[in-house]
Amino acid sequence: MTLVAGVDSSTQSCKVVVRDAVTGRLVRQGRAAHPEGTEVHPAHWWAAFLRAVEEAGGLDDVAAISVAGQQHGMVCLDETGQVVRDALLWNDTRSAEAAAALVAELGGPTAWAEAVGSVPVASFTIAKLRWLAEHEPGNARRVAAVCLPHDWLTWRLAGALGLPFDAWADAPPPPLDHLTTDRGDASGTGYWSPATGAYRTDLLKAAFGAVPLLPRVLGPVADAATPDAPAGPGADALARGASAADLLARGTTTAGEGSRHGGDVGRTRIAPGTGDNMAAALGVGARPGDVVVSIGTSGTVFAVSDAPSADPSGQVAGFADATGRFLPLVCTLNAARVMDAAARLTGVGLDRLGELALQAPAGAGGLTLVPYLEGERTPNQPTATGAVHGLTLATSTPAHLARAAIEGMLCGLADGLDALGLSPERVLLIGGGARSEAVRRIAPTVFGRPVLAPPPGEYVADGAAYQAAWLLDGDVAWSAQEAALYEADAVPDIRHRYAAARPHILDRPH
Ligand SMILES: Nc1ncnc2c1ncn2[C@@H]1O[C@H](COP(=O)(O)OP(=O)(O)O)[C@@H](O)[C@H]1O
Ligand SMILES: O=C(CO)[C@@H](O)[C@H](O)COP(=O)(O)O
Repeated sequence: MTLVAGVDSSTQSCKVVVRDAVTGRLVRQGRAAHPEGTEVHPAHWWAAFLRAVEEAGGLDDVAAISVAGQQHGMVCLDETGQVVRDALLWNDTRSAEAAAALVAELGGPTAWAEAVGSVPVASFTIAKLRWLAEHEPGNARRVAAVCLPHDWLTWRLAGALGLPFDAWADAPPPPLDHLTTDRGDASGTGYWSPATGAYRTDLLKAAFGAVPLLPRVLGPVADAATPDAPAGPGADALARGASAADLLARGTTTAGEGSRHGGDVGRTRIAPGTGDNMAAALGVGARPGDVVVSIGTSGTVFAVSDAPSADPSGQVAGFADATGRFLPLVCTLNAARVMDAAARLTGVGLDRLGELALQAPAGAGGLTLVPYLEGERTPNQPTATGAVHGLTLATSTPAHLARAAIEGMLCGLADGLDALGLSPERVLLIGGGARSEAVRRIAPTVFGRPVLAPPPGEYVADGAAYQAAWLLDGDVAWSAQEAALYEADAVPDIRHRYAAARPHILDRPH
């Protein structure tokens, strides 16, 4: 049996799955927590990755691996490959003013949407680099290379793979020019254009005052450890004229024992990896006509598209995907952790929170929670706080609060669905928050349409594992998991009251 591994280095934890390259069957898995906070030293990701790999039984028998990671995080390296400062994560909002300044300097949001498909907000790497240049000029001067979380982990992995596992923790960093990335993650920087497939170093220079070394952007089936070498069957199929997206859509399985291409037996190959949302699209088998709603630390709503997008309103980020297509995406800062907060407020665990929510009536008797607990990205209100409206004696119960928290969080995502402007054939619900039965049952009342919930799983890590299998064989296809259908009557009043409550929030105290 040929095995592949997929990694999800996301905000709260690192997850590793090991799957059968041919059938996709889950063989082993592991997980390790990341530290709290919106700035994290990348060494913590490496340590969590090593713990998760150990829990997953190691990589000795794995033929290929791929790393997906939280998007946008700014990882700055000096000329020796050492990290210059803690990485600023996608949900760190200190760069909000820098983002607004960049938008104004280029002539407004339309110019950005046309240049790179997205209008930068605090999350985007380019805004973080501007913040660094302005607030930490000493650190900025030391920056020799800039990359993203998945780029950094892939690079460290490529440097460690030849060593015994117990030497990985201290494996020296490879040369900077070995850094690689992919279209999907590059599209979240604000200095790479999904439409042209090229870096916009002019925008980076204008934002940061310099152009550090940037990772090489690999195609969907390259080997990140040897990007110049022929990439094997996946790439061969591409060379025969199939687009990467065609290969995935075709879905024929011809991989098998011995299908690893000649000369590579014994060496673990490294697929390009991608951003976590791009990997989730692969892992859940999203196809045109689908909208995926992911309830993780972030809330994301995205679709696979054949054409690049450019939304000057800034709500929809015009990302690239991991196959050669595009991934228009709306992201909120407040998703699963709204339920974590509601569980703390009501003094119960997450399972009990869900039970409470289902005891309250749809609409929570008019109790409406605006969930901007970390500020918000869509809408762009980085200094906002959350609010609860509609308190009466009758709605002052844990059950009403539990329901209002879930409904408020889902209203933010419903606004994202509207912003995408699609009439989806299927809405797929994934992410840690979708493990909640209450979320799955309440979602159709808020979205006004049925939702499909694939079995709880690690779809980001699965998508990365799929990429790894694809590197070994261009025609790999894993059968999609049966999804459960959740239907309920729409309750439009939930969104009406939410829309009325949304503007009535306070800013964070200084
Ligand atoms: N049964 C559940 N009900 C509600 N929330 C859950 C449940 N299980 C996990 N979560 C939440 O999911 C979140 C983690 O989701 P995940 O998709 O792994 O996040 P990320 O990938 O951003 O690290 C946590 O905030 C956790 O509390
Ligand atoms: O910033 C975005 C998308 O643009 C986030 O979706 C991050 O990619 C973090 O993802 P999770 O850790 O919540 O999965």
